[in-house]
Amino acid sequence: MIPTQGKKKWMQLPRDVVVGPDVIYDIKDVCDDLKLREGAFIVTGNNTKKIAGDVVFDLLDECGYEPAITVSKEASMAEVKKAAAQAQEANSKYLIGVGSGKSIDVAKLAATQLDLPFISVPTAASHDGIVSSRASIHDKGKKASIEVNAPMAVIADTHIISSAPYRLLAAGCGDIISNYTAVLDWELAHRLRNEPFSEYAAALSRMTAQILMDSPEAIKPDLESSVRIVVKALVSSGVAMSIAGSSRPASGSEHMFSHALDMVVPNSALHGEQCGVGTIMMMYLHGGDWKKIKECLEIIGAPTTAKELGIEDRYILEALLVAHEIRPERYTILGAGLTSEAAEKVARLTKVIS
Ligand SMILES: NC(=O)C1=CN([C@@H]2O[C@H](COP(=O)(O)OP(=O)(O)OC[C@H]3O[C@@H](n4cnc5c(N)ncnc54)[C@H](OP(=O)(O)O)[C@@H]3O)[C@@H](O)[C@H]2O)C=CC1
Ligand SMILES: O=C(CO)COP(=O)(O)O
Ligand SMILES: [Zn+2]
Repeated sequence: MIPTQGKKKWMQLPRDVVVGPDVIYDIKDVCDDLKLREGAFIVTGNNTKKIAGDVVFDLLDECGYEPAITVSKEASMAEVKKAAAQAQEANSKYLIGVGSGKSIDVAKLAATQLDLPFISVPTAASHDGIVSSRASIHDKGKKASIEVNAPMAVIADTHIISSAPYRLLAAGCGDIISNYTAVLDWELAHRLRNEPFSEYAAALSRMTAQILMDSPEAIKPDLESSVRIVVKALVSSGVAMSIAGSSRPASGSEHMFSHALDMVVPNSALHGEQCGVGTIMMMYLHGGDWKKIKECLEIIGAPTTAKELGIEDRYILEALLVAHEIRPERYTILGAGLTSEAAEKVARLTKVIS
């Protein structure tokens, strides 16, 4: 993974966080509140254009805010360049990311490059990038976690999000639960490497995961209350990253494992799903209660095995062996790397592979 960019001197948080059913229709009010009117540039995805991108376009068009729209197919630097060039061409004044992780990340980085405000309109609660001041972008065969400006506003329509495939919501839970091992890794780096540590960011991140772990049965398909719980947790997790000025409170060894999988597997699973499975194994390495993590993910209906991820066992082992190289500057329980015997042991003992 390409090293993250330098830390901001101040903490950036969204000004407006709007969560609830049909809040997509509040887009004009939110834009007005932020003094953003003409010149919206919408970045959306192939599926999410029909679900929400066109709705945002029409709402802003109706009030004369002259929106423009583009469809982004992947979270790559090429797509960021394309979106930024189109926004410039359209003389846009602000960007809106409408959709899943990739559309939001493309819009977030393009807005930062153009020094324009950005609004996040997630259509799924699948990861904490919906609110974070980070963008995960592929460039030259590698993934970079880049520091960007935080969204000025987040509009999470729980009606739209509850209609998304349940798999996406369960993946969001995996991304939240992964905060446990991320914080353990951070504490380890603080103790062994004297790495700067924020008690406040760590406590917020841990508490966010704890809320979910305490009542995993509250997360069910087709339940708007479940979506609310997950969206709020994702917002807290994003805020923890903003406080820390890095993704440290929400991304440790389990995320390195997920990023490694993205590199070694031709068709990897969802980010949050992989992070959830990574958390089971990294918790085992930390000597913690990995069974509780597994049980909680099972109750939620998130994958806990390679088979459920749709990934062959050999790729799990391959990813475990290279995960420590993903971000060498970030010290974690993986240390200088696992031996192949240790990798096989952790994957088998936790029943991730059979
Ligand atoms: N910036 C950050 O801090 C973070 C960034 N990330 C990044 O986010 C990405 C993962 O995002 P994730 O959302 O999990 O996966 P994807 O962006 O790959 O989206 C998954 C799929 O879900 C579809 N989708 C989204 N919403 C709906 C809906 N309401 N109904 C039907 N389909 C829908 C998308 O359609 P469509 O084709 O329209 O997009 C897409 O095909 C990764 O690139 C990851 O690195 C992850 C964590 C944090
Ligand atoms: O996914 C994230 C937090 O959940 C962002 O972390 P990365 O810095 O590893 O991309
Ligand atoms: Zn994540």
